[in-house]
Amino acid sequence: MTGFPPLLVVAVALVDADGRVLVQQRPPGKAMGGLWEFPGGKVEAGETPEAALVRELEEELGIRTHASCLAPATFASEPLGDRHLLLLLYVCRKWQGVAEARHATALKWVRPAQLYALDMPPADLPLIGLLDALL
Ligand SMILES: Nc1nc2c([nH]c(=O)n2[C@H]2C[C@H](O)[C@@H](COP(=O)(O)OP(=O)(O)OP(=O)(O)O)O2)c(=O)[nH]1
Repeated sequence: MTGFPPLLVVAVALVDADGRVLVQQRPPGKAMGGLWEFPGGKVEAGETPEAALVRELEEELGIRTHASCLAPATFASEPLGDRHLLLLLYVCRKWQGVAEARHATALKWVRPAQLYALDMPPADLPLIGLLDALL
Protein backbone atom coordinates (compact mmCIF):
# COMPACT_ATOMS: atom_id res chain seq x y z
CA MET A 1 0.00 0.00 0.00
CA THR A 2 1.46 3.38 -1.00
CA GLY A 3 2.48 5.47 1.97
CA PHE A 4 2.66 2.65 4.48
CA PRO A 5 4.78 2.43 6.49
CA PRO A 6 5.57 6.15 6.31
CA LEU A 7 9.17 7.33 6.19
CA LEU A 8 9.74 8.86 9.61
CA VAL A 9 12.21 11.75 9.59
CA VAL A 10 13.12 14.05 12.46
CA ALA A 11 14.49 17.54 11.97
CA VAL A 12 15.21 20.51 14.17
CA ALA A 13 15.19 24.28 14.11
CA LEU A 14 18.28 25.10 16.16
CA VAL A 15 17.72 28.63 17.44
CA ASP A 16 20.66 30.77 18.54
CA ALA A 17 20.71 33.62 21.05
CA ASP A 18 19.84 36.12 18.28
CA GLY A 19 16.77 34.13 17.21
CA ARG A 20 18.39 32.84 14.04
CA VAL A 21 17.81 29.30 12.75
CA LEU A 22 20.36 26.92 11.28
CA VAL A 23 19.81 25.44 7.83
CA GLN A 24 22.13 23.17 5.91
CA GLN A 25 22.55 22.61 2.20
CA ARG A 26 22.11 19.10 0.81
CA PRO A 27 25.12 17.90 -1.18
CA PRO A 28 24.88 17.90 -4.98
CA GLY A 29 24.24 14.44 -6.38
CA LYS A 30 21.94 13.44 -3.51
CA ALA A 31 18.17 13.53 -3.89
CA MET A 32 17.11 17.18 -3.59
CA GLY A 33 20.76 18.19 -3.85
CA GLY A 34 21.39 21.89 -3.33
CA LEU A 35 18.20 22.45 -1.34
CA TRP A 36 18.38 23.90 2.17
CA GLU A 37 16.98 21.75 4.97
CA PHE A 38 16.81 21.53 8.73
CA PRO A 39 19.41 19.22 10.28
CA GLY A 40 18.08 15.74 11.00
CA GLY A 41 17.45 12.45 9.28
CA LYS A 42 15.66 9.14 9.31
CA VAL A 43 14.60 7.46 12.52
CA GLU A 44 16.22 4.03 12.59
CA ALA A 45 14.55 0.82 13.79
CA GLY A 46 14.43 0.68 17.57
CA GLU A 47 15.16 4.40 18.05
CA THR A 48 12.94 7.02 19.60
CA PRO A 49 12.54 10.15 17.46
CA GLU A 50 14.41 12.19 20.06
CA ALA A 51 17.32 9.74 20.23
CA ALA A 52 17.52 9.79 16.43
CA LEU A 53 17.75 13.58 16.44
CA VAL A 54 20.40 13.65 19.17
CA ARG A 55 22.39 11.13 17.09
CA GLU A 56 21.96 13.04 13.82
CA LEU A 57 23.05 16.32 15.40
CA GLU A 58 26.25 14.71 16.62
CA GLU A 59 26.90 13.02 13.26
CA GLU A 60 25.99 15.93 10.99
CA LEU A 61 27.08 18.95 13.01
CA GLY A 62 29.28 17.70 15.84
CA ILE A 63 27.05 19.22 18.52
CA ARG A 64 25.61 17.55 21.58
CA THR A 65 22.15 17.98 23.02
CA HIS A 66 19.66 16.00 25.05
CA ALA A 67 16.14 14.73 24.42
CA SER A 68 14.83 17.10 27.12
CA CYS A 69 16.12 20.07 25.07
CA LEU A 70 14.03 19.09 22.02
CA ALA A 71 10.60 20.75 22.00
CA PRO A 72 8.11 19.32 19.48
CA ALA A 73 6.97 22.17 17.21
CA THR A 74 5.05 20.86 14.22
CA PHE A 75 5.12 18.20 11.53
CA ALA A 76 4.76 17.78 7.79
CA SER A 77 2.99 14.98 5.93
CA GLU A 78 3.96 14.81 2.25
CA PRO A 79 4.44 12.29 -0.54
CA LEU A 80 8.16 11.65 -1.17
CA GLY A 81 8.89 9.55 -4.24
CA ASP A 82 7.14 6.21 -3.70
CA ARG A 83 7.02 6.77 0.08
CA HIS A 84 5.03 9.02 2.34
CA LEU A 85 7.14 11.31 4.50
CA LEU A 86 6.24 12.19 8.06
CA LEU A 87 8.66 14.92 9.12
CA LEU A 88 8.66 15.77 12.82
CA LEU A 89 10.09 19.22 13.49
CA TYR A 90 11.49 20.15 16.88
CA VAL A 91 12.89 23.40 18.25
CA CYS A 92 16.13 23.36 20.24
CA ARG A 93 17.82 26.31 21.95
CA LYS A 94 20.34 24.47 24.08
CA TRP A 95 23.30 22.44 22.86
CA GLN A 96 27.02 22.12 23.38
CA GLY A 97 29.67 22.69 20.75
CA VAL A 98 29.86 24.77 17.59
CA ALA A 99 27.95 23.47 14.59
CA GLU A 100 30.17 22.53 11.64
CA ALA A 101 29.14 21.07 8.27
CA ARG A 102 30.26 17.43 8.45
CA HIS A 103 27.81 16.15 5.85
CA ALA A 104 26.23 19.25 4.36
CA THR A 105 27.76 21.40 1.64
CA ALA A 106 27.18 24.54 3.71
CA LEU A 107 25.50 25.84 6.84
CA LYS A 108 23.87 29.17 7.43
CA TRP A 109 22.07 30.93 10.25
CA VAL A 110 19.02 32.84 9.04
CA ARG A 111 16.15 34.80 10.51
CA PRO A 112 12.87 32.85 10.32
CA ALA A 113 11.49 35.35 7.77
CA GLN A 114 14.46 34.62 5.50
CA LEU A 115 13.41 30.96 5.23
CA TYR A 116 10.68 31.91 2.74
CA ALA A 117 13.34 32.92 0.20
CA LEU A 118 15.35 29.67 0.44
CA ASP A 119 14.97 26.67 -1.85
CA MET A 120 13.78 23.99 0.57
CA PRO A 121 12.23 20.52 0.08
CA PRO A 122 8.46 20.60 -0.56
CA ALA A 123 7.70 19.13 2.88
CA ASP A 124 9.44 22.05 4.56
CA LEU A 125 7.45 24.83 2.96
CA PRO A 126 4.38 24.49 5.22
CA LEU A 127 6.67 24.52 8.28
CA ILE A 128 8.12 27.97 7.62
CA GLY A 129 5.05 30.00 8.51
CA LEU A 130 4.72 28.29 11.84
CA LEU A 131 8.38 28.83 12.70
CA ASP A 132 8.14 32.46 11.64
CA ALA A 133 5.18 32.93 13.98
CA LEU A 134 6.63 30.83 16.82
CA LEU A 135 10.18 32.15 17.06
N1 LIG B 1 17.05 16.31 7.49
C1 LIG B 1 16.03 16.71 6.75
N2 LIG B 1 15.47 15.88 5.83
C2 LIG B 1 14.44 16.37 5.13
C3 LIG B 1 13.95 17.67 5.31
N3 LIG B 1 12.91 17.86 4.45
C4 LIG B 1 12.76 16.71 3.73
O1 LIG B 1 11.94 16.49 2.85
N4 LIG B 1 13.70 15.80 4.15
C5 LIG B 1 13.85 14.46 3.58
C6 LIG B 1 15.11 14.28 2.78
C7 LIG B 1 15.42 12.81 2.94
O2 LIG B 1 14.63 12.07 2.02
C8 LIG B 1 14.91 12.52 4.33
C9 LIG B 1 16.01 12.63 5.35
O3 LIG B 1 16.76 11.51 5.37
P1 LIG B 1 18.33 11.51 5.49
O4 LIG B 1 18.85 12.90 5.47
O5 LIG B 1 18.66 10.60 6.58
O6 LIG B 1 18.68 10.75 4.21
P2 LIG B 1 19.22 11.23 2.81
O7 LIG B 1 18.18 11.00 1.77
O8 LIG B 1 19.74 12.62 2.89
O9 LIG B 1 20.44 10.28 2.55
P3 LIG B 1 20.75 8.82 3.02
O10 LIG B 1 21.22 8.94 4.41
O11 LIG B 1 19.50 8.01 2.84
O12 LIG B 1 21.82 8.45 2.06
O13 LIG B 1 13.91 13.51 4.61
C10 LIG B 1 14.55 18.52 6.29
O14 LIG B 1 14.19 19.69 6.50
N5 LIG B 1 15.58 17.98 6.98
